[in-house]
Amino acid sequence: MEKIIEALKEEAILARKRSIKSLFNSGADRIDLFTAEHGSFKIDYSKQNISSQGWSLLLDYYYKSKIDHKIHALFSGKPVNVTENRPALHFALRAPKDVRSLPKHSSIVADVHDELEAMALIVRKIRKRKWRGYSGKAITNIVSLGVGGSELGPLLVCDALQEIGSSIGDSIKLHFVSSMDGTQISQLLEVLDPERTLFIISSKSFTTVDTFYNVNTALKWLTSYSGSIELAKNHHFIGVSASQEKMEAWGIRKENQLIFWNWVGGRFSLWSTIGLPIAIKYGMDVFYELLEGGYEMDFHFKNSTPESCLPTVLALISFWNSSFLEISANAVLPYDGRLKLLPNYLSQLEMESNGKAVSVNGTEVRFKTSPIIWGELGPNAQHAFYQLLHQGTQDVSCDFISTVKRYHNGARPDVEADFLYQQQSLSLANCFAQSSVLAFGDIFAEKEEINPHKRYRGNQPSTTLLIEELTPRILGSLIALYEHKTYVLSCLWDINPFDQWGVELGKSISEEALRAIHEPNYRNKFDDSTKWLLTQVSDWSSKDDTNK
Ligand SMILES: O=P(O)(O)OC[C@H]1O[C@H](O)[C@H](O)[C@@H](O)[C@@H]1O
Repeated sequence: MEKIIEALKEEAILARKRSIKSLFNSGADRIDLFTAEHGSFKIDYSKQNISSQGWSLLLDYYYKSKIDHKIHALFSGKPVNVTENRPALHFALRAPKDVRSLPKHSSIVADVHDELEAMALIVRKIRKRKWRGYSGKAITNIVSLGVGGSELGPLLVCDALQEIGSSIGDSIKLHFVSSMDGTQISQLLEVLDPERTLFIISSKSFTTVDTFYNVNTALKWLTSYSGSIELAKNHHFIGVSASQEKMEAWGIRKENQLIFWNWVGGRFSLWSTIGLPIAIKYGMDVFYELLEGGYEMDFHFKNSTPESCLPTVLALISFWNSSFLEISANAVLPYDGRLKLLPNYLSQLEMESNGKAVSVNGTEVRFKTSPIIWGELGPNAQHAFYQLLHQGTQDVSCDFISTVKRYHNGARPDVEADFLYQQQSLSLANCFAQSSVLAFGDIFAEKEEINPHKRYRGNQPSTTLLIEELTPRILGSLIALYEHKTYVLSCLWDINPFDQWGVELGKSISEEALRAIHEPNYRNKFDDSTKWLLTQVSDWSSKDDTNK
């Protein structure tokens, strides 16, 4: 193993000295070597700064690390979440009813489908306008209250599938509220009708303060109109959680409770009942298509050699860029507006999973782990931060993601479709042009540019992921593709991707700080900077009081 790592380090030294352009002149058929495809996905990673020798070394490292054993451990329900001593069975959420692949957890798939049927009952009741508020009126607005993994997945899917047309149309509007500061909920409550508003409390733990501050504000608002907390809770709240006891204790009616399980990580939970907003907006059939797409990608992941396995290919590239070329930023750049929330979703999926410095056995990690995953809708980002990508000093690896088939499915009147298709072609052309200029820099310039301000650095590595078209099924496969990429990366870095201990301390300190905002004596326990900040808050608020 050490030999491979040393050889990879050598390869990285060579890589830093060469241009990506030079790799295309090495005589090897780079396109043949560095493209891969499966189903509706095609990946071009030929503009990555990796030679064929480097790629074989990465594959050697993959085999020597016995990653296939770790993939087997995941799918056979072993406690791969070592620090919480749990399996990670999110893939079971998308397994067809008749699958019996988890001998140790034989009832799980049946439990999953029982809960999907319970969800279908609620979905049907809402979509058929049979869910009534405390005054008997039909619900017209649904507000999903949740944060992190309890929001980002459903939000991405609900936004991405808008073009398939939701059969509830505008009769029922869906909203998402997550931020603890109250901005989203206060703006919504100004326009919503309490008699016709239904809240979904989405929270695996059913304890997250961000969510419950929003819940309390919603409950107060509803109670002030219904005149009864009980009426408000019974008619206007659904609970989705891995904690049935906490839903019970809060007062969610049994038939309004949907559960999932501790073996589902929050950021892997959109396939569970956390996906309720998706099913309400698009119906259970679309939700099942999403699950099928995820299941299809599980099959590909489990049954492909690493060279032809799309999640593994993306993982090996990211491992190379982050751990050997030490490129600490990975920009996700969708060239399809329907995927504009994908960078946000992936930033939680990858950074909360692999933003770790301690390996599974508690020792310090050997390599730089997860890069900073960030991004924006590509065409818009061209007018925002591409300046830095093209002429800045920072190395950034980029993921260009675009769909190909669009607008010509007869869903739109021809004239419109033609214009829109031209826009799609323009977006594709920009996607390809940008990744080329990032890789090859000035070679596209008419003539040798001597003005240094107009030089293009090039040598920015990128991968382009082409998606045939965006259907619920293909979107399911896309998300599962990145979930498995994240898992393979965690195996390459020998870290546990399923815990997130790093998010806890800030939460507990914030409770102290909250008390200190209201109790000056309590501030002494804080550092001088925090003490000063706390004092500024009370100074400004007390000034307001004296001015009243
Ligand atoms: O679903 P919940 O228990 O409310 O948790 C919501 C989110 O908060 C946590 O702090 C973690 O950062 C996320 O992994 C999680 O998805």
